[in-house]
Amino acid sequence: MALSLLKSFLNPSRKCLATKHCKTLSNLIWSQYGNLHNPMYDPEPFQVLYRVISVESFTTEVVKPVKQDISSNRTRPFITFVLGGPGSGKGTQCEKIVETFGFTHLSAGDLLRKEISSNSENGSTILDIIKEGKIVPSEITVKLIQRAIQSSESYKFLIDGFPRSDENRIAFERVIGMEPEVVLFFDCPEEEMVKRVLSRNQGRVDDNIETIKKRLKVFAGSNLPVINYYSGKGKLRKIDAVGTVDEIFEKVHPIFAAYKGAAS
Ligand SMILES: Nc1ncnc2c1ncn2[C@@H]1O[C@H](COP(=O)(O)OP(=O)(O)OP(=O)(O)O)[C@@H](O)[C@H]1O
Ligand SMILES: O=c1ccn([C@@H]2O[C@H](COP(=O)(O)O)[C@@H](O)[C@H]2O)c(=O)[nH]1
Ligand SMILES: [Mg+2]
Repeated sequence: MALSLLKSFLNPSRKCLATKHCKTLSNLIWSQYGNLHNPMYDPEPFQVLYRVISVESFTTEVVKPVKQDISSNRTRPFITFVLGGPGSGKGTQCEKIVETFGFTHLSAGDLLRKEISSNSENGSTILDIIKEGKIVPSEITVKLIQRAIQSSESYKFLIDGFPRSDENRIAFERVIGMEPEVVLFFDCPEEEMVKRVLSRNQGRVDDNIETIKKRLKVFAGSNLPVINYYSGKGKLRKIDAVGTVDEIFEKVHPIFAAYKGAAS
C-alpha cells in the first residue's frame, strides 16, 4: 500500500510537491529502504530510491531519513514471539497485550485449527499431528503465518506458540526474512500447566492427559532450544507465569512499555 502511494508520487510530471507530501514521501522512502533485505516485501524500493534521487526537484534533505513514526509504517512489522509450554497462559496474556498495546494476535495453533475446520487439503494431516501433540511441518505453519501478516493492516504482531523448533525458526527467518524484536517466554511449572489445560474446557482435541504429556515432551525437546537460542541473542524476556492473570500481566506490561515509539 505504501509502495503504491510512493509510486504515485513518482510520476515525472509531478516535480513540484507540497511540503506535506515531501515529508510523507521521505517517510515512505525510509520505511521502504529499511526493508531492503526483507524478501517478504517488494525488492523494488531500492530502485525507487535511486529514481527519486535522480529527480531534480528532490533535494538530499528530502531523501534523508527522518525520525520515523512507525505507527504509520506497516512495511516493517514489529514481531514478538510468545513462547511457553501448553497451558502456560500465552493466549490469555496475548489478549491483555492486544487490549493495552494494540498488537495483532496470531496464534499459530489457532491458524492450524482454522485450517482443520475449513476442510483445507492439509486439514486432516494437521488434525492427526495435533492429536499426537507433535509439530506440524514448518512449510504449512509458516505459510499460514505469512498469509496472516500479509493480509493484515497491522504492523505489530504477537506470534503465539511459534516457533516450536529450531527448524520452525529457521523456516520463518528464511520465508519472512525477519527476526522477532522480542521473545516472551512464560515459564510455568508442569504441574500448573497440566492443571490449567485440563480445566480449559474449550473442546480442544489435545486437551487430554495423554496428549498433554506428549506436548510437554515436545516442548522440552524442541521448544526449549528455541528459547535458549533467543536467550543467547539477548532477545528473551522470561516471565514467571505463576500467579493470577493480572499479576502476570504486571510483569509483561513494562516489556512493551519499554518499546514505546517502536511498538506503540
Ligand atoms: N494465570 C493464570 N492462572 C490460572 N489460570 C490461567 C492463568 N492464565 C491462563 N489461565 C487459564 O489456563 C488455561 C490455559 O491458558 P491459555 O489458553 O492462555 O494457555 P496457552 O499457553 O495459550 O496454552 P496452549 O499452548 O495450550 O494454547 C485457560 O483456561 C486460561 O483461562
Ligand atoms: O507452530 C505451531 C503451533 C501449533 N502446532 C500444533 O498445534 C498444537 C496446539 O498449539 P497451541 O499453541 O497449543 O494452540 C500443538 O500442540 C502442535 O501440535 C504446531 O505444530 N506448530
Ligand atoms: Mg494458546
